[in-house]
Parts: sequence; structure tokens; C-alpha cells
Amino acid sequence: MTTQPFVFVALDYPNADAAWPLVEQLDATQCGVKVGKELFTAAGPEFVRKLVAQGFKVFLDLKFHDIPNTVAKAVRAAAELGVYMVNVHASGGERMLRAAHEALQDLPQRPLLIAVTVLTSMTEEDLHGVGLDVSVAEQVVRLAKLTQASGLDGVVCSAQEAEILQQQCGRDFALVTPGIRPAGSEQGDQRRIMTPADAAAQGIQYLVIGRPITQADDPALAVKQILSSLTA
Ligand SMILES: O=C(O)c1cc(=O)[nH]c(=O)n1[C@@H]1O[C@H](COP(=O)(O)O)[C@@H](O)[C@H]1O
Repeated sequence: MTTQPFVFVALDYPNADAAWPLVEQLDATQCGVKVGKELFTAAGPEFVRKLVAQGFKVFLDLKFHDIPNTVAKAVRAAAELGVYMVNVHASGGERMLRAAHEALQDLPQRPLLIAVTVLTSMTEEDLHGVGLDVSVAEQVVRLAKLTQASGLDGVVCSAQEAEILQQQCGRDFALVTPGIRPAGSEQGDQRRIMTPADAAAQGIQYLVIGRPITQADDPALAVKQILSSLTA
């Protein structure tokens, strides 16, 4: 039996005022929220603190990718906001991953530290375009193993790679999967997608869902329908 995944609603809005009406309709006991580059750049740490104060599990998705010292300090600053999860790019390499992990160790309560493997918008052709002559699955597994060996809690990948990652990294290694698309919804720039129900059946721990909710006529209803599809 698989446990139902926890859903992070991606608050991909241009500012706090645009995001807040949806936040007000969400139940913090049923889902979390993700703050990414657009909203964080506009609304900043204050907005993240406000979400945390409202009781939301917050995934701060800033995908840090820099030299080890810079990423370690950035991850530490994110942790001090009280977020539940923070991410870095696994392709920053082992020393960067270890430095990020190390930076959180003395905190009484630390966020989950997750590394992005291959963005869900990318295909094998895109990997070839950046000089990586491997399949998506090979690259995802390679980066997930590096992430795990560096002490992190899990990876961002597509739900399509869940099975191979569960085989290669075990079921306790957290999988965070964007690229979730309910049947009939627009794919947009995502390439490696799966429906919420199919992703739930894979035993994935965390789903990230943005536009199928934020662009829906009734975003709050879209959240409810997605959550109920996970148990169906
Ligand atoms: O780290 C992420 O959250 C992330 C990684 C990835 O590989 N793909 C990906 O889509 N995301 C984020 O997940 C969200 C997906 O949004 P939608 O495509 O609108 O559902 C966006 O906020 C992305 O920034």
C-alpha cells in the first residue's frame, strides 16, 4: 500500500497580492505551498515568513546553483525563514551538495534539502544540446545517486523516473515531482509529465502542481479535485 503524496501548490504569481486570494482558500493541513523565483523576487522573505506563520509547509524553490560557499550560505538563510523544504541543483556537484548539507546540520529544526536532477521541461535532445550524451533516465539516476551520497534528503525529478529511482536509491529517499498534469490540462513547457493519480500510484512523496491550479477558472476547486483524485 502506498501513502498518499503531499501536494505543494506552486504559487507562481507575479506578487503577493496576486497570490494571496488562492492562499486564503487553501487548507494548510491538506497541502503545502511552493514559492519560486518569480514570487520570491517580487515578494521576498517577508511573504515566506507570512506563509510559515499561517501554518503552511513552504517549499522554497530557488534552485541554488553556485560555488559551494555561496550555496551553503543561501541554504542556511532559507532554513532561517522556517521553510519545510529547500532545493539546489545537483549539477552543482558533490562539493557544493556536501557544503549545502553541512550548512544545515547544527540547526534544531532543519528543512528537507532536495536537489534538482534534470528539469521536467527537458528531453534527451535538450541534454544533448548541453553536451550530455546520455538518456534522461541515466542522468537522473546519476545525479540522484550523487545527491544521496552527499547526504541530502531527496531529489526533484519527473514522476516518470520514480520507479527507477526507487530501485536505485530506495524508497526512503524523497522524490519531489513537478510536471504533474491532470488529464486534459495544458502541458505548457513541461515535457516529462504524469497525471496526479498515476503519480500517486507510484508511491511518490511530494507532488508540485502549478498552472493546472493557478490558471484554472476556479483554482480552489482545482486543488480540491486534484487532492480527491489522489485517493481515488
Ligand atoms: O524545482 C521545481 O520545483 C521544479 C523542478 C523541475 O524540474 N520542474 C518544475 O516544473 N519545477 C517547478 O515546479 C512548478 C511546476 O509548475 P507547473 O508546470 O505550472 O505545474 C514550477 O514552479 C517550476 O518552477
